[in-house]
Amino acid sequence: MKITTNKAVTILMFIMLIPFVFISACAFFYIKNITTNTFFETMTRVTENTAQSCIEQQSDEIKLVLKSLSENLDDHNITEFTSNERTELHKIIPSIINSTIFFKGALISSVDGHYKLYPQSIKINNFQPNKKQWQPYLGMKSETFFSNPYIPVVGSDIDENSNMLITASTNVFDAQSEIKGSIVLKLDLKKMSRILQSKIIPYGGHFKVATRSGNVIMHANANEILSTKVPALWVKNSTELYGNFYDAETKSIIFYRTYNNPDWIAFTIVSQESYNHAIYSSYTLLFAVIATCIVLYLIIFLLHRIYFKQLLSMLYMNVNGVEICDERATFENISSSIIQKQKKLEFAENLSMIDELTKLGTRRKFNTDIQELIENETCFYLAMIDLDNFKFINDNFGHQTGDSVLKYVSQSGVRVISNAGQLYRFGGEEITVLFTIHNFKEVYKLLDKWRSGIFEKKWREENITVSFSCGITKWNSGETSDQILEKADKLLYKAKRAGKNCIISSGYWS
Ligand SMILES: Nc1nc2c(ncn2[C@@H]2O[C@H](COP(=O)(O)OP(=O)(O)OP(=O)(O)O)[C@@H](O)[C@H]2O)c(=O)[nH]1
Repeated sequence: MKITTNKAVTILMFIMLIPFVFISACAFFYIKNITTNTFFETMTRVTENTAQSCIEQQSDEIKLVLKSLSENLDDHNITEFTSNERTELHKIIPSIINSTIFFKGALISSVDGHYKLYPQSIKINNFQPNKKQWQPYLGMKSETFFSNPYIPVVGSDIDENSNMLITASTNVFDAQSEIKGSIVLKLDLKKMSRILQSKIIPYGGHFKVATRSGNVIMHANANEILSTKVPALWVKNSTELYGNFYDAETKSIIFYRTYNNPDWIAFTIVSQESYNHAIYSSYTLLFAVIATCIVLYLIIFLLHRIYFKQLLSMLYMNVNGVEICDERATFENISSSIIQKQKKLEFAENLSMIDELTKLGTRRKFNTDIQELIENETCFYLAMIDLDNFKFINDNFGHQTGDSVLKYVSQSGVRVISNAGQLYRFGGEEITVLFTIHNFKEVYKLLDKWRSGIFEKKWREENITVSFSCGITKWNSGETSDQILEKADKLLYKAKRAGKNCIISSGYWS
């Protein structure tokens, strides 16, 4: 596949985009989770707190009033009060009704059916308070009974705005725990609901209290009290102490808190729309951050593209020495250029290391190898060979024959010496051999085999005699390459002086 700079940068940028997308997705789900949890935790807490101040605290105070009243009354007091005699109760009852926000009327009755209302109302014939469903149960002692909303008998209700009312009542017992009468207090639900007017419900929610029959009995809006009902499903779903559920009909999330005595349920209602708004508004910041990141990312992308192209162009220029044109700006082109350059380099290196005519190592190669042996302190022998009377051969048989002789002598040396040493064309008709074997006799034997082979060879040209002279020396630790070369050269000179076609060494036979 042909990879252009554009493609490469785009692929790179897409790879860089993966962690960004991953982090964004994680942040999205994390925020969603946190916001949802916060919403449900907050609304559960708000419902609990509001219900506590609205139902729990107020009903506790109502129970306390009824308890203290019932404990301080006996059948004598009730009889006196219901028969219109002036007693302490005539002061206590109005004082309770007028000084608390909970009550708007009272009914004190005896077991024999006598009763008295406060405020005073028209007496109804055959009205028997002890037969009413809102009366306390017989036998209940020190217990407060909260009635269901009911429509009172005409004339016994002092509330002009509502037809329904709720009472809190308790029985009065004598010292022998015998029931003697009852105290029934009419609750002023509108005043009891005033506490809700100062409550701010988060997420645009609203709060109401309903009885098990569904009648709304407390609400910030007084018009809703005892005139509206909550859906029956809400009451049915409120099975635990507290919880929440979704009401598909009203498209609302309902949080509830239930109570036993009074058997009332507090509801906080948040519309689906408000919930969605709360959840999605928290994404606004996230989307803003993501949008900013994308813009920054695109800028970086463009800058990278330019920078990457320049980098590639510079690379191409360095490799090829020419400016890159757009269609050649591919990794493939640069890669093939580098491969070609590498091949050329290898070829040039070979040229500088291998002699073209003799295929022996060059003098450069010799210098490198001998230096390496010296640096590594590797013991070695150096043989310096010079063809005898080579000028004569050149002059009498021609330069080409001279070349062939030189070539043959070199190749013959490679064959004979084989792995025992490395041969180099030192210059002109001079050859050097570096022996890495440490047995001098072996070194000498090989060189002499080579020398005699050359000398005994029958050449195509008549009367041609080829031989070489050789000087062998051993490297001693600490010697430089020049020093050992000088030693070898002297021995070679000796061999020439000794009549040529011979090998002279420094005497390593022992
Ligand atoms: N054909 C050919 N001749 C070369 C080459 N390199 C050097 N020569 C010749 O080798 C000859 C060396 O001659 P001299 O240095 O006088 O030595 P010689 O004739 O071998 O005499 P001695 O060394 O004393 O035996 C010169 O004529 C060079 O031109 C080469 O590559 N090819």
